Amino acid sequence: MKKNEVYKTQIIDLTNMAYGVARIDGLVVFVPNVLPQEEVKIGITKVCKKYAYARLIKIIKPSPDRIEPVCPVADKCGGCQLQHMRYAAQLAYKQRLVQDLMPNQEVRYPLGMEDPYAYRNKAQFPIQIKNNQVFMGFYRVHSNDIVPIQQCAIQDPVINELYAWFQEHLTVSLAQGLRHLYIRYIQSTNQSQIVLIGQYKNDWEQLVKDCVSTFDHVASIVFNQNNRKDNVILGEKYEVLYGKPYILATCFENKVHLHFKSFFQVNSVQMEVLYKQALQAANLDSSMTVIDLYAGTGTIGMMAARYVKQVIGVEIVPEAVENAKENYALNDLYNGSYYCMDASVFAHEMKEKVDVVFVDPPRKGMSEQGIDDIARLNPQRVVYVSCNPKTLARDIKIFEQEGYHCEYVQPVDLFCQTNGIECVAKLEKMD
Ligand SMILES: C[S@@+](CC[C@H](N)C(=O)[O-])C[C@H]1O[C@@H](n2cnc3c(N)ncnc32)[C@H](O)[C@@H]1O
Repeated sequence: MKKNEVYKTQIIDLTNMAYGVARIDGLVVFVPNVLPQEEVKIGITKVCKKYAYARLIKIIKPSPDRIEPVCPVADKCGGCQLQHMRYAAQLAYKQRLVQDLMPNQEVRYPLGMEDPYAYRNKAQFPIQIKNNQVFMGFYRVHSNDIVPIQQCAIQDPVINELYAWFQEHLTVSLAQGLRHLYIRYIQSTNQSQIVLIGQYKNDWEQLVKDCVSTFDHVASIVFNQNNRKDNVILGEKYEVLYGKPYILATCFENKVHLHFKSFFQVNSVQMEVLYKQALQAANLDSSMTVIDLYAGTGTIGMMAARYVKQVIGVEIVPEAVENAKENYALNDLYNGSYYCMDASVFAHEMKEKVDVVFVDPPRKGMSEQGIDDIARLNPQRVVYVSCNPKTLARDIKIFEQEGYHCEYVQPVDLFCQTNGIECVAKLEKMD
């Protein structure tokens, strides 16, 4: 097999990255933008020892699950991998994806959205100046090239509106030094926040005034300085140009101060579906002490705080911890204490009796030592919220070795049109 060769073939499977799989001359070939059972014409783009990559040239026989993507650049932009797949089929694919990673667990059917578009409350648009022109959009898959977009089908329409406004108003001189435009919009409070991320502050006084007078929902505009050489989007230092460094969000009945450095689920509707599952799994009562590890702004902890004696929260980002403390007071909750530290170090040092532990780590999951330290605290139940089924599967196995039984895993689709999936796993101490 050689680069640029063309083949007619059948797609036999879909990987966890949503690449179609074909088998040609004993070699596995990965093809984006195709679906299982489709007959396709493909062109080879890269050949490795045991596998190859190809691009789709033509669909000869489409899958019954194929639909026309809503977005005209769906096959170029790296944001959505599944817009060409019927939503019901996306959910079935995600169920199988999670089940395949943990064949011995009861993986329930994913809870999906009624309208699986326009759900994202946060966008980070890269900005580049090329040939005296400003380019904004999303990165092309596996590249630093920007695909200019008019609007994004999975973003909240308000974010699309703000993005279009900045496309029009960010001139070459105003865009000098900028690396990203970060926009958050919270529908429940009708508040938006704009973060201009770049190497140095520019003369944005008029731009800020014009933006605020055009959109009454803009509650905060911030400059965030980032001179890093890597691809981490946010830098350390910031200066507030308008409003406060945080905006107001909600999670169920709780008000949430949300700093731009604090984590918040990108899908506000499905966030509540997910956390309701976490609450059900926790089976709380008023005598309990609960730990909220990887707590963010305290959203999960505050939900639990209404049912238990006390909540102890742990989070590593100082701004998020500050938010969490403010949020308890904001919601008249006085049974929560939050600490800014590494979750594993906290679990290692913790001495109090604990009944239920919520963990909601980043994609890399937990450390073996961290799980061992939680098990040593001997909670009756661990409710594991995860955005990465691969590390969840690994960590469930470690919890099982530590004497916990996984009752079920409930996937919740927070990332419609993409290959992402959130899960709640209920882990119960075995007698
Ligand atoms: C998936 S988010 C969950 C946040 C929160 N539970 C929520 O639902 O909004 C993971 C959180 O873990 C925090 N984090 C990352 N590494 C950590 C560590 N080693 N110790 C404590 N928190 C950490 C991140 O800052 C982030 O807020």
